Amino acid sequence: MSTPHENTLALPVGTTLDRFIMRKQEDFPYATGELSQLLRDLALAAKIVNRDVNRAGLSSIIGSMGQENVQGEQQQKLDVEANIRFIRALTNGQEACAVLSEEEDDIIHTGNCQGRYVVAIDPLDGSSNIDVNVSIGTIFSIYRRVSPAGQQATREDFLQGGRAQVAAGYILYGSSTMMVYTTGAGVVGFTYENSLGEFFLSHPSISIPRAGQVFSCNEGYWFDYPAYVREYLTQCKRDQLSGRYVGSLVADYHRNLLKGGIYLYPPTKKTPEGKLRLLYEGFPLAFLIEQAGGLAYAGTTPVLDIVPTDFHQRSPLFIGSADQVASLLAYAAETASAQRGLVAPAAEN
Ligand SMILES: O=P(O)(O)OC[C@H]1O[C@](O)(COP(=O)(O)O)[C@@H](O)[C@@H]1O
Ligand SMILES: [Mg+2]
Ligand SMILES: [Mg+2]
Repeated sequence: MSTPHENTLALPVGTTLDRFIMRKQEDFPYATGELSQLLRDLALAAKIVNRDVNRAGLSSIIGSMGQENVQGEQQQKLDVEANIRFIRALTNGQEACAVLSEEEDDIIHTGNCQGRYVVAIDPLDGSSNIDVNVSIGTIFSIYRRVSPAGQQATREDFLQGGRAQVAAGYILYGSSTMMVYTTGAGVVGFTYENSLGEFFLSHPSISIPRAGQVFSCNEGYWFDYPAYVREYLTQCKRDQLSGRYVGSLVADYHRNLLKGGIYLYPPTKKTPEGKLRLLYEGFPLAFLIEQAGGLAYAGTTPVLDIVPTDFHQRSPLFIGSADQVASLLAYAAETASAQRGLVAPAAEN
């Protein structure tokens, strides 16, 4: 008998996202269909945002709002627009009882108190790239609520930790638009066909190569990086790996996922906890990478093992091909043991 994962893998390239989701649900006889519908709601909002992104250069949607979001970052008009589109789609659906967005301080209650899921979302990732027509994205993460149905969602619904995610994914508005997601049984990718208005299965089973030829980080912060990160990157350069950094997390991540590579956002003086946010950047991408056979670490802790205490909590992120992340961790361990070696004799005196 085939496993559910095998059944869905058997669906041919070109299957529509809707049909794929429906078939996947049939593999689980007791599934209620709510998670499937939630994924469809997200895909619908993605189509609308894709349209907005595509015509951004011709419309008044481009440019800054002239205000900061809750993180103290300059909000772009498209950040606000995408935020509205996704929250509206999740509110119109019946499945999500609450949404946590990068653009909002607190939880948004959708009014669907019977909804069994909560969604954390970065509606527009890489928004500094909008004005210059460079790839941007959306990142989402889904949890089954722990608060009782019929009531409003609570903080605890969102602060369950990375391992509690039931689904996660992203949309890349790139040279073509793609939706990539996992429900914990591998990673699948769909490519959008503009004229038909449909996502079609294009990547039935994504796995990341064990090692790649790329490192991705903002080298402008080189002098702020921990010594072990600089040592690791120096070795990457000695080995003549390619440096690739778009500056949109989704785009950098997607390239490395398909081709192999490591993405690093270490702590810096400017952002001592790291810059990226756990709930709607680190966790979903870490869930996907583990499902694709790679690794994701926040310093020396697996990202998914973290249980956050704040909605917008930040964390360092080292993510990508398993061998490359393991090699970085070896540099970290070496530094730690060298430091212990220095400290121990002094303590004994
Ligand atoms: O400019 P930096 O410090 O390299 O930061 C780039 C990173 O920050 C982010 O832009 C943060 O995402 P938002 O655009 O959603 O705020 C990532 O997409 C990107 O990888
Ligand atoms: Mg982001
Ligand atoms: Mg964003």
